[in-house]
Amino acid sequence: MGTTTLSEAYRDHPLHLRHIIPLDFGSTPTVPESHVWPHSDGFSSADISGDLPVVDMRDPDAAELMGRACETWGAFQLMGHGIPMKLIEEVELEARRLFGLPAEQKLKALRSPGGATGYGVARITPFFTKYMWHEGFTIMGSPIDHARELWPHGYQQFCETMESYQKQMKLLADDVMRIMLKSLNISEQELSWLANKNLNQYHTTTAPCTALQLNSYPSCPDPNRAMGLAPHTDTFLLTVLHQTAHIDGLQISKEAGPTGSTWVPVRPANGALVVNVGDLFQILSNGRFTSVVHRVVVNQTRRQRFSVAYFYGPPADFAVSPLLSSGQQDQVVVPRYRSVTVKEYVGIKAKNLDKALSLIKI
Ligand SMILES: C=C1C[C@]23C[C@@]1(O)CC[C@H]2[C@@]12CCC[C@@](C)(C(=O)O1)[C@H]2[C@@H]3C(=O)O
Ligand SMILES: O=C(O)CCC(=O)C(=O)O
Ligand SMILES: [Fe+2]
Repeated sequence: MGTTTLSEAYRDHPLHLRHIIPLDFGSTPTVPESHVWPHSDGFSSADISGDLPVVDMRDPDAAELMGRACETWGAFQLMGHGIPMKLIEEVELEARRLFGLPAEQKLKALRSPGGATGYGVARITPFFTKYMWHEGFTIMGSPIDHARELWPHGYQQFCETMESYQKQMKLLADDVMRIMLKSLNISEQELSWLANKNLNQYHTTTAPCTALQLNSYPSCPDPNRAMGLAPHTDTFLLTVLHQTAHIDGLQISKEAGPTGSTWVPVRPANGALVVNVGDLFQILSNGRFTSVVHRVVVNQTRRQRFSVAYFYGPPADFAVSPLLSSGQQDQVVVPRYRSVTVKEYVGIKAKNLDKALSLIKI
């Protein structure tokens, strides 16, 4: 699964334990100062330019619709994806079981300072002065080692469900990737790891880098003062996200003309998965697709919210650079980004967060 080399990139940027251990949300009756966010906009959002586009994968115009959505929004809601609802529900149930464990049990599966997987706060935490109302669990490949620490006897169901979901997500992300390339008029042959299906199944060096992130936003005593997940862009090519039905929280940043940008809510739509463009796709598309800035606000209903994010990128040693569309082969097209390997970019992002993309701009 290309996990070894990606883990190396994180090992070079170890975190301090205070940037890994989540608050014991279950025994916290008020929001402590450490978790109170200043918010000039009151975390408000506006439906400025309508809702996020919905694209059905089976639509003959899917490529064009996805392309337009990725250019203008950097995201879309995906229907007709073929992932069984039952599997999605099982994943959410397992996430609920995990985050519902007592704090001391969850800490047995704590991510290590130089590690990539396990229980802990979001990786972006050190870049902010306040902590988020969030706890996460990161999986790359088999989660068996950490699952055993959580449930010495009952870990099997969790592992089977997460592995099965990752398999299905990988196939889906491969397909979405192909459609998105088609919308840019780029041949999939440009990406050897995507074009050569048989190669990438078993070889870690040619397999895409993938990760599954379970997110929990516990019920909050004062939702107006806390932040679920601070504004960020995702690092890899694309992210496929499932969010708990009926619980709002996810917002994306959208340019609103001369007045600047505004936050647009992405409400959970029945049966849909959210796909968003990450930094590496912005590079690959030479800036045509936007790596969308998004955040999660704590919902007002005081119900715990969960989300499941599948991150999909090229193999860790693959050099990502802007690709030309077939119509541009004879033209002089100026690349706006230099070539960067996935591993190298993960390192740049670990040190610079939102400055990372501008640092590789030509
Ligand atoms: C593969 C990954 C993407 C991610 C870092 C990670 O190693 C696993 C966690 C992911 C996540 C989830 C919450 C938001 C985010 C920015 C973070 O802090 O951890 C993303 C990371 C990312 O896209 O860079
Ligand atoms: O919880 C959500 O809706 C978004 C999660 C997210 O942005 C992430 O995991 O990168
Ligand atoms: Fe994200």
